[in-house]
Amino acid sequence: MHYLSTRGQAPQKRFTEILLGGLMEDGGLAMPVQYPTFSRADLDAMRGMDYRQLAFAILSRFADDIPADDLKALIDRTYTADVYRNTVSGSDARDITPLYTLESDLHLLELSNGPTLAFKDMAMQLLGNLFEYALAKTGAELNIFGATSGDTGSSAEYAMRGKRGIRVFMLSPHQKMSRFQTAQMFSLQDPNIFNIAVRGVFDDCQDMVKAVSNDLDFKARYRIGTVNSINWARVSAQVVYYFKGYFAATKSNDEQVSFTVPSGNFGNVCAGHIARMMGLPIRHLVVATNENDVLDEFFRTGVYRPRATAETLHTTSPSMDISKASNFERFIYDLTGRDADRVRALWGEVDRGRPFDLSDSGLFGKVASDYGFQSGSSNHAHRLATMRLAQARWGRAIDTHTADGLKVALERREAGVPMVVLETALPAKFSETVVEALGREPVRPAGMENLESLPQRFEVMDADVAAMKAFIAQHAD
Ligand SMILES: Cc1ncc(COP(=O)(O)O)c(C=O)c1O
Ligand SMILES: N[C@@H](CCOP(=O)(O)O)C(=O)O
Repeated sequence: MHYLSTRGQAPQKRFTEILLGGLMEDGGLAMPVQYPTFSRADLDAMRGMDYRQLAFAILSRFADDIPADDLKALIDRTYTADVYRNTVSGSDARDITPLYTLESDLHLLELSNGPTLAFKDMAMQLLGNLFEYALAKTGAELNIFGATSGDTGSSAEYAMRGKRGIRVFMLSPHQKMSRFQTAQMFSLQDPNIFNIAVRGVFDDCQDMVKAVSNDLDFKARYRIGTVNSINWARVSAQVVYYFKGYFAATKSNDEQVSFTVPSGNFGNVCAGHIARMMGLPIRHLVVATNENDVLDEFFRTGVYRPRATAETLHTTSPSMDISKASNFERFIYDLTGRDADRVRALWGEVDRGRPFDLSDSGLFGKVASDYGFQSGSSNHAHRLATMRLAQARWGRAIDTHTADGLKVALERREAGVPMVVLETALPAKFSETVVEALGREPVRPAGMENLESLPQRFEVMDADVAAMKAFIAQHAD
């Protein structure tokens, strides 16, 4: 499989190159030249596969420059009950992503039982093993430069800590993550981990990651890679659990399923879009936002209007406090019929802080009719009410992001169509709001009881690209 850029001005690459390189040379995102597809007969064969078998069936189509036996070994080592063991619902960890049924045709797909209690671990644990494998082949080193609103950072740091030849420089919005998220990252003392709290919001952090990656000399000199969903390998590994969730929620491949996805950077739901393009019978992909409703606004109106730092709200689902959704570019690339010139022009506007409007273009109608997208948004009051509802009606404590998803799913579900809500984090990460909603502390997996009292190591910096480069240069060699 070869990969091209959404902006059409970078040479094609293979999977291992984009794994280590992240952003394409023209500032665009990597996309497969075409999506591999699964026929009905393929789906019939896949039904009944376990997570590892499904992951291999799917990822071997994308990572075909890795010898099949090696890829299989990496997958088998990653997706084990020992890695994804933090289930607090009593589900069977051997399922890796257990489906938890709330009531008939309403399910949670548990994605947060990995080491850092968020869905990021589903792809990040594999990414850590893939990086190690690819770097061992050449003896090269990699400096990961990433941005987090709370979960990607800790997931990446736990996946990369102690890995030879890898350093992690992780930007996060200063004082805007939950206490647990902050402690989970900043308490790591490993010498290859650098946490930088940026005076700004997540989008400022992500903009700096892109700016540094777009300096091709610097990128090559310091071997900069990324773990954000900018990286195709991240997104493609997330495709797997849509297949797993689909098979778990249905009895036959004649059925359709809808997924509701708590969304911010559009990486998770982009993986759902890819699964649908590969032939998975998905009826609707429902994008659920919090008060930072840029994506909901687009799916309702056709206007994509990224917000500035001052307009981005600090909410109680802080990991979704995102106003510039990186992966949205991948979807618009498909929506425009893979018109890279048009994408380049549209993101030219976005990069200048300006909106674009597809409402009159003839394309907007296709968003729902051809691609199955729907949306909705949630706020703090909805979040609390939904967390209380989930506890009272189904005996299930959920986190604030999953609550945003469930709130929208309840509005969008259709009779006879299973609705699967992606559970993107465990409540333990957001105990302040869980206590507000339920009046009690959430359950914490063993070993995480005293996280917040551990000593913390981090730098505080301004959102200044030159200063970031200097910091990396100082610590990268
Ligand atoms: C807990 C949680 N839920 C939802 C999201 C939104 O996912 P995405 O950015 O892939 O849209 C994130 C961050 O990515 C998250 O950490
Ligand atoms: N919500 C994320 C933000 C980064 O998203 P990513 O999927 O592009 O890594 C976080 O928790 O850090």
